[in-house]
Amino acid sequence: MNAYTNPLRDPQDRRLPRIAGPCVLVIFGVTGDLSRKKLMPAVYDLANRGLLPPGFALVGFARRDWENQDFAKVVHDAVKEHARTPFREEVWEQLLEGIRFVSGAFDDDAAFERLGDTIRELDTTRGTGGNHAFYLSIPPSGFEPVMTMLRKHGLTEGGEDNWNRVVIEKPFGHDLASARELDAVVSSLFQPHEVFRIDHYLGKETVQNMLALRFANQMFEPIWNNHYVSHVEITMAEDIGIGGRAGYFDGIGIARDVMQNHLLQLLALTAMEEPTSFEASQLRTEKKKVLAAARVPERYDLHTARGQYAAGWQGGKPVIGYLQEDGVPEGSGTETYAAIRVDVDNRRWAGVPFYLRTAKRMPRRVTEVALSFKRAPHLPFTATDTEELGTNALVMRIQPDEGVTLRFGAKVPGTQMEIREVSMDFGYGGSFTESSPEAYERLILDVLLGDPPLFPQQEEVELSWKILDPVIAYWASLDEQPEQYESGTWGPQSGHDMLARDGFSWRRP
Ligand SMILES: NC(=O)C1=CN([C@@H]2O[C@H](COP(=O)(O)OP(=O)(O)OC[C@H]3O[C@@H](n4cnc5c(N)ncnc54)[C@H](OP(=O)(O)O)[C@@H]3O)[C@@H](O)[C@H]2O)C=CC1
Ligand SMILES: O=C1O[C@H](COP(=O)(O)O)[C@@H](O)[C@H](O)[C@H]1O
Repeated sequence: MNAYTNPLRDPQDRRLPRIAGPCVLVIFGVTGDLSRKKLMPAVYDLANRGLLPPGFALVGFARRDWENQDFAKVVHDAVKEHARTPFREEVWEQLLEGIRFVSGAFDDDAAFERLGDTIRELDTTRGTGGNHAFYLSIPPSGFEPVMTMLRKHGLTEGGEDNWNRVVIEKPFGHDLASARELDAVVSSLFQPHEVFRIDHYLGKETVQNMLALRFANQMFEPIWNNHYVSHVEITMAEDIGIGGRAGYFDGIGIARDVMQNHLLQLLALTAMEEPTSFEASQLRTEKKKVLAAARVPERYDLHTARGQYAAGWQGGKPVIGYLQEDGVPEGSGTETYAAIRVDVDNRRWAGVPFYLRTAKRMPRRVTEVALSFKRAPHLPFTATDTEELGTNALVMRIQPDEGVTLRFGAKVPGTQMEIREVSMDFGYGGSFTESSPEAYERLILDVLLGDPPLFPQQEEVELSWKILDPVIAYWASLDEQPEQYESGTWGPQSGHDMLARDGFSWRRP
């Protein structure tokens, strides 16, 4: 059996597997957090699922003074710790043959020459046909220098029969102006179809399922509008703090880190019209229309909130506050909690506020999109009968408990007419035997296949900055620290007040 034959594949599945062709994947920033926890394990999982060809090669680039075998050990350890699929020696052995490491900094010409030699060697020995993907898993400040060096050293010249692609991690820029500047650089070096901007939320199964739920079914779309929906909450809560990532996070803050990309993409998928197909251009057209219609209502003092975690308790253990984290400058004003109200000015959504919140050090890790519905116009019950009737809601549970919940009122068994809120649940574990691939698995495969629908385009990036820039500028203009919130709680009081003013309260997922 070929090591890449896929024992994990469902024999009943008659669809042709999407298998990448021979190529070299170069990861910059290979010693970093993302690479270790997500990218290297995803490469292994793809190999294990039989979706990478035997000619596949992986090159790591970072400043450590490593040999190939040192890097191979790091990949091995990362795979053992974080891969989703079982470890199989024969798959590992085959991957190992194509693993290389190049040591160097972003401004080191000699290192990029060595990188070129390494890639050419792999093109020959692995038969990769001159197909190369360059994954920039590095701090945003490194994007421009690395792309310039790739071009300078002739590493991105595509021909008729081969391809070169660059993968850029989020956030793309730190505001509208810098996103445009970065795009000018990217466009001067690469063709649009060679650029893959990653937003890993779009690679999540449950996020793609939002499209299936909305557009493969008849029953949801008729109520998916301002006649029925009262408000929408999009929550991305993490229980972790910033860990060792102060160098990246401080000065960036959580709004730029995840709201500009992940949360606004979730909003776009929730609010957009049905695309004519799932081709990249159609999907992007619909997302762009929503983002262009979205804005945070003025009076940012009323419709936004920010905070910073203070010391507290997490999982029964004491944890330090943001200002005590390693590498955070004294008195830093970086926010670790952000909440905004977004109004979507179109016929479908006029009058329905979308509330977006995200934070570190919340009580638990949870991402969900919840549509709350208006009360029935008339209730033929007494007030006592419906005391325990809450708001009807449809909750798309993105993670970690993946599924969909429908909340509605039901009669409590007994001789009285008493209505109580109940839930109907769809959970992935109970409904599917297939396991969900990790988001990065799907996205890396799409890069290698040159399949663009799940990658945001520059225009989406710019529209998202347009929504957020005024809010961040407003926060910066306040000469005060973000409100402190105790670690392990649901955020600062101003976040709760923001909803209370509109007559709502945040869900406790
Ligand atoms: N971590 C996460 O959970 C997520 C991260 N991202 C994005 O991924 C990217 C990387 O994040 P993350 O892995 O957390 O960052 P880290 O800070 O953990 O890693 C940064 C990497 O870049 C390398 N690097 C930095 N400067 C240089 C330089 N001058 N020359 C050569 N190499 C350099 C570092 O190498 P060295 O070891 O030599 O310092 C390291 O490998 C960011 O854009 C982030 O926004 C996106 C989603 C999630
Ligand atoms: O983009 C980012 O996302 C991670 C959280 O990703 P998830 O898939 O676990 O929800 C976050 O921790 C990180 O700060 C941010 O850069």
